[in-house]
Amino acid sequence: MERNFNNFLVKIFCVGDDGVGKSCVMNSYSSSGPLTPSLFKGSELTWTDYTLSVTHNQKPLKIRLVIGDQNELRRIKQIEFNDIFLICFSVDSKVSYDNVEKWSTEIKKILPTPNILLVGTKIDYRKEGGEFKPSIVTQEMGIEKAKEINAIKYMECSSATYEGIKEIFDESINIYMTKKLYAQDLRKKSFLIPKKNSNKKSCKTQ
Ligand SMILES: Nc1nc2c(ncn2[C@@H]2O[C@H](COP(=O)(O)OP(=O)(O)OP(=O)(O)O)[C@@H](O)[C@H]2O)c(=O)[nH]1
Repeated sequence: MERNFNNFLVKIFCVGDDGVGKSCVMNSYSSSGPLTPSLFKGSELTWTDYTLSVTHNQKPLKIRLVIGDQNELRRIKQIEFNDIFLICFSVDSKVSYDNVEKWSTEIKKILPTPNILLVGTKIDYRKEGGEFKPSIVTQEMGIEKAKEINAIKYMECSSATYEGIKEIFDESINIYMTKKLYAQDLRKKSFLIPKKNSNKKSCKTQ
């Protein structure tokens, strides 16, 4: 039977330290390209909760993008097991990298086994002058941190160049879909299994 994907709402929560580029990541994705100079400077980054329609593998879907802190997460009442959490740090900020664990702990207070993608932002900084900055967080460090916090994956991006942005959201949608469809199939199967209790009851009454 054809599934109705129009009813699917992929919720993606984006958290991380101030200034790591959360709004830019979300805006870059929702505008399908590198940010224009005005958006990039942050002057028009106004929304924190936004729903958009996308096509994924030829299926229409709705995505709700939420940017915020732990208060924002608590405000959203219906957090579900298949929602996606992007924990962002900036690759030019060791402090934001060190704070990833704090964000992971906050999320786990709300949902014990969340779907986390760890996202290293602003990777265009790495290529500045063709040289690595000494304080920069490397890809290996990102992978290591993702393992430490039990994230599904470590991914990197730049809102300045759009590099890696679409991939992060494609991956988020894939994780959501896999979990949602699996849960739906399990529910269907459970209807097909005869209940043991009902058998016992009929024996007693005979
Ligand atoms: N070079 C570079 N700078 C970026 C990138 N993304 C964001 N920035 C810069 O970082 C600043 C902060 O980005 P925001 O998206 O506002 O960061 P935020 O995490 O939403 O910040 P808060 O709203 O304070 O939580 C922006 O004004 C941009 O100038 C990027 O990919 N590359």
